[in-house]
Amino acid sequence: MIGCQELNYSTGGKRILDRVSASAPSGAITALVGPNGAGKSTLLAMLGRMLVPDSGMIRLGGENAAALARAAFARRVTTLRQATRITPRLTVRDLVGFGRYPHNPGHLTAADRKIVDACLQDLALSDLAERHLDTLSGGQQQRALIAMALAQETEVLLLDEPLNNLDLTHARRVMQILAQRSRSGRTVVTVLHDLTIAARFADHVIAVKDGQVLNEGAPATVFTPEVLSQLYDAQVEVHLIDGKPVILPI
Ligand SMILES: Nc1ncnc2c1ncn2[C@@H]1O[C@H](COP(=O)(O)OP(=O)(O)OP(=O)(O)O)[C@@H](O)[C@H]1O
Repeated sequence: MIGCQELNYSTGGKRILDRVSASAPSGAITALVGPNGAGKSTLLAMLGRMLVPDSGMIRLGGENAAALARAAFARRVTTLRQATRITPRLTVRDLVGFGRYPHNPGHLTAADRKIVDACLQDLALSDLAERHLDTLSGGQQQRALIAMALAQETEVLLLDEPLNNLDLTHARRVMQILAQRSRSGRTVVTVLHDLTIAARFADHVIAVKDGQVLNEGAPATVFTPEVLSQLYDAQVEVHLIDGKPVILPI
């Protein structure tokens, strides 16, 4: 579980997060949704200790995350930020291998190599493993970054728009892998703009607007026309297919 209490954060003279309290349970995928500029990336970065709040607390399990040593925190929480810069001359295998760094700095054990191979395979990257990152397409690069994040095998995964640049098949594959990870007890928190994908795969939703949590709960309670209209200031229709909400702008 990862969560926060009364987070406040301002920068550039603007309040970005305003008394944000929310919780992402273990064994579940939590979707962070909301309009552009709402504060989702800021909140995710704060949960991953990439940004320090002005006030408030991050909780990891029962612990105050700020009290954990940085290396210990890195072995428990992975953050994949949006538009992560990659070093072009690395191979895909090297990049994914860096995911093992928090566990075995400087060298990969045989067990690490096995994990790297499994993550390459999961993301359909085995055939591209020896290619340099600058020779890959945008979607292939994104898959390599996701494989690196998965290779960290932490109890918490924080992902900012992981489906960026991914086609339907790979987007579905990534969500299936995240679902597998959550079923094994891990906590997955992911920013998603595709609400139908969020409704299909998320167990829990945190809806953020103007730096505040507008609504939080199961997809069926957050993905209603009333909540979504208020969240996006737009009219939406919600249809249930196989019991899952499908969201249509109107
Ligand atoms: N360094 C900064 N200086 C000033 N304003 C910032 C800074 N970083 C973020 N912001 C502002 O904070 C607000 C929240 O940004 P954030 O990236 O968290 O939004 P988001 O919900 O992730 O948006 P998107 O869906 O567009 O990625 C935005 O208005 C953004 O312009």
